[in-house]
Amino acid sequence: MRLTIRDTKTEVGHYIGDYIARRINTFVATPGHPNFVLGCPTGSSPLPVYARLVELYKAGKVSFKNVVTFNMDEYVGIPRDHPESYHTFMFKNFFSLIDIDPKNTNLLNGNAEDLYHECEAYEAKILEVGGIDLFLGGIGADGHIAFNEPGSSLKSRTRIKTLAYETILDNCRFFNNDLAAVPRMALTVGVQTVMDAKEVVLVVTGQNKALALSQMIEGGVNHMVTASALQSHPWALVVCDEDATSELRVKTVKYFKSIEKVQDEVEAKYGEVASVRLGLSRVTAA
Ligand SMILES: N[C@@H]1[C@@H](O)[C@H](O)[C@@H](COP(=O)(O)O)O[C@@H]1O
Repeated sequence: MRLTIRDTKTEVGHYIGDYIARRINTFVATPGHPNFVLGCPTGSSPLPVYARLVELYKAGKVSFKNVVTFNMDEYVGIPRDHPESYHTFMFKNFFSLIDIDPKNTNLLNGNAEDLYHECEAYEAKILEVGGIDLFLGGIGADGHIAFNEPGSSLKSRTRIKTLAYETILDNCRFFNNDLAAVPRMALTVGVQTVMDAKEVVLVVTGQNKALALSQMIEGGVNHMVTASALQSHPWALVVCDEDATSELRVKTVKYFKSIEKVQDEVEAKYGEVASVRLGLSRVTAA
């Protein structure tokens, strides 16, 4: 796992937005995998990433015509056009602002008649398009990834999940601080669904994520902090802001900053391809 630290949320958004655009632009299509497949999160943390991608699209630096998306999760039981549904979030903040074909956007339907079938069909569809190339994710204050609350199996797949009380409290801010209005259940991809992606990029910003970040990076792989599963992913990158580092050991921060410095030197000397071969996954800005 790599950790990249930037000063502000905006800089984190720029870094990841450039990174994703670069991946889309260098994607090589094959018959069984014709489109770049992007996993998408919701929440406030990815907003600067989406804003950067929209900016790059408007500047003609990236197109989403050959991109297929799969969202991480969706609430159960609120209408699709509810202002706080993840469907509304994605169209408002991203899909309606870029050139993606709406048919290429996949979101779980939290109002499906058969929720079990909905989850199974979602997994099947991911396989059908050749798997997820890059899963962008956020993290909950309790260390969850998607809606994989503490105690979720690290081998879990897309399924129905009851939300933890901490998450309901956290998400209350989006529902006029009305606790009763926050859905209690969601459909979510599993930890293993995220782990199956070729590459995972996690956006972690704000002091309220500091404890979760230190647990996922400095603690062991643990089902109580489901994002820690990424420690065993072959290609995972966490990008955080300075605020989110406040619970990390100084030594940890210095270590990851030093790796980035060495990588800059390697890239300057041998170019990006050599740096990737050496296992340094970062790519330069789009
Ligand atoms: N299901 C989502 C997660 O995918 C997201 O990572 C988390 C953090 O949201 P925020 O970025 O707003 O803190 O919120 C929800 O729980």
